[in-house]
Amino acid sequence: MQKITCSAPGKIYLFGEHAVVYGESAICCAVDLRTQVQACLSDTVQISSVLGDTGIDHDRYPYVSSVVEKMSEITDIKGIKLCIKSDIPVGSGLGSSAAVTIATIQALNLLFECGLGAEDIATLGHSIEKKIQGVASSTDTYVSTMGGVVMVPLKKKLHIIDCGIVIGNTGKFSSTRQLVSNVAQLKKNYPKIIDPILSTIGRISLTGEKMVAKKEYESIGVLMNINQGLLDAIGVSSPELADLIYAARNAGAYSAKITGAGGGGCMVALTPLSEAEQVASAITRVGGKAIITKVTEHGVRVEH
Ligand SMILES: Nc1ncnc2c1ncn2[C@@H]1O[C@H](COP(=O)(O)OP(=O)(O)OP(=O)(O)O)[C@@H](O)[C@H]1O
Ligand SMILES: C[C@@](O)(CCO)CC(=O)[O-]
Ligand SMILES: [Mg+2]
Repeated sequence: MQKITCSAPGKIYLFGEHAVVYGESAICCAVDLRTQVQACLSDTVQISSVLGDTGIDHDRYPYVSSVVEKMSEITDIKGIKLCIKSDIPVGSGLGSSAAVTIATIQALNLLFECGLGAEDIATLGHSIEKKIQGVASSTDTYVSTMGGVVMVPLKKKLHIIDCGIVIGNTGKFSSTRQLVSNVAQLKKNYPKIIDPILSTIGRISLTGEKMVAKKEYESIGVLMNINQGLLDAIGVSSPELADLIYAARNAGAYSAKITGAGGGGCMVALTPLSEAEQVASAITRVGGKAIITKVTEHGVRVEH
């Protein structure tokens, strides 16, 4: 085989971002936004995307470059040309780093017949994110590998969410590493205040699991909105996110909250299927870029 193309999905959190970094439970959904990586045998290492054409470049392509170097420890990669295309907004809380990492791992895994299974891919992807971000839970890379709705750290597949899902992008770049570091500092300065907040977020996830199983979207929405209040308390919301969140709620969403690191990036709303367009319009009216999407069962996969 000379060439292969793999893709991996982005994700949204129902509950649990930031708390999951400290071992609390979270529920995360793979969504139908994908990053595609084509890998072709070559004489040199070439990485190409809208970010530009380079070789190994830890400034422009930290995740992809780290994957190539890590996979080179497993198999002999004399040269590889990687072409990346993506419909996942970058630095926006939708797991773009995890998706590009997982898709690149799987493309090289299959092209060089390394024999890595899904768990190996997710674990390797998590190690790459931790190496680059300093601190990272396994959530984003696990969900991007497996697809569907997943409770972490249990790594338990849950029922599919089949109500409307509307993402609102503030268009403000948010660095996961920076936001995670900010929460860590707050936790260090006020452990008796922040620790109970993080464990309450974990309890929200455990409570929400039963509602996901029963498709009780209004109850899920109540818990998501409480989770949002706690994310605000640990300092990861922003005026732009708040504008989109309240516009969505006022337009009939079951819920609206930050998804991912916060500080900018995206919020997510769960809506009745019939209200998705109306909620998307409300988000657009207050300056957000709305994306109507749905949960995907397809984790990392071969495209051709
Ligand atoms: N399509 C892509 N091609 C190359 N690199 C990408 C691509 N998408 C994301 N990245 C890398 O991932 C980085 C963004 O990762 P980061 O974790 O900060 O945000 P995110 O993954 O989009 O959001 P979150 O982690 O909160 O879900 C980019 O700066 C870039 O280095
Ligand atoms: C903020 C965080 O919980 C989610 C980022 O998408 C960080 C992580 O879990 O690695
Ligand atoms: Mg990321």
